[in-house]
Amino acid sequence: MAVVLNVEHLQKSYRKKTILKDINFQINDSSIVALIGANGAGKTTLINTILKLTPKDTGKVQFSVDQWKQITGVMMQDNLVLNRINVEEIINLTRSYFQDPLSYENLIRISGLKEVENTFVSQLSGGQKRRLSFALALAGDPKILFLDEPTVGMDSIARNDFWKTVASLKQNGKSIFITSHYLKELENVADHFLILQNKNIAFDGSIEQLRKISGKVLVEFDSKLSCKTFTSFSSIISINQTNHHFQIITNDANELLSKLNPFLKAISNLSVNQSSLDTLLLNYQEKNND
Ligand SMILES: Nc1ncnc2c1ncn2[C@@H]1O[C@H](COP(=O)(O)OP(=O)(O)OP(=O)(O)O)[C@@H](O)[C@H]1O
Repeated sequence: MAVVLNVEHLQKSYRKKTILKDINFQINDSSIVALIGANGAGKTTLINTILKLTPKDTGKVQFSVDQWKQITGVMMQDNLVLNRINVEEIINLTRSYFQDPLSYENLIRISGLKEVENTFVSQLSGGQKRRLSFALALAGDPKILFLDEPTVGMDSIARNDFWKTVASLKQNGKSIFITSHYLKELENVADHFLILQNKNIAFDGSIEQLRKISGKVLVEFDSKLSCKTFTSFSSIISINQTNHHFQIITNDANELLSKLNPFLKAISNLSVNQSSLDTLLLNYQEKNND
């Protein structure tokens, strides 16, 4: 795997107020990295600083090539406000900036905006503007794509198409750096998570690693075995028995399931309910709050 972006000791403040203290992380090719954190944590500021839309105080931001603008695509939270330019014109104008752009036909297909290609950008609906912003971000066939709250305002069909496109971009070796408060959507697509908290990257890893740190798993089953059979197992947080129904909360589902394995013949209706990314983030934030 090759590193496409390296960020070291990045610091950013707005008028003496420190927003980002000491940010360090890397992005590899063929990966989807999700930046998550509370409102105001500094996610947009981090993207803006990486892309030099706002100056950093100190630190290093290094892309894999010097001509970094040619390999980056950007979809920020704010949509374009342009009055006298239509969809086709803005797509082609953006394409003209790049050495090796995607074709217009490809971009209009990805955005699903063929029917409104002659409409002024200012007359598009909110969701159509988001789709157009996505097409513009892809215009240069970027190696690394920055997406800040991309699906806000999109309907469910557009969202579905959007995530499918993102997943296929990754398959083609692209890297996607994404922020979103729709954690359920991120949970399905991202393979790496960065939690921005207390002005730093407080967590950098996979969802499995996050589960180990702050996850609780509910394992339920029916059994006529005695409760004592299970109470000695390690990694159990609590155990609740109602008649022959057991509810066990653990922080290590694999460990618990391997302990249950010898008893499987005496167990039925086994289910394992992992914490959602929402819950994992909340647990993590509570534990690590300053
Ligand atoms: N141009 C600016 N001048 C001064 N302060 C700013 C500016 N932009 C952002 N801030 C402040 O920086 C902090 C981080 O804001 P930022 O928009 O980066 O957070 P965020 O994590 O993207 O939030 P959200 O999830 O709500 O989009 C906030 O306290 C915000 O008020």
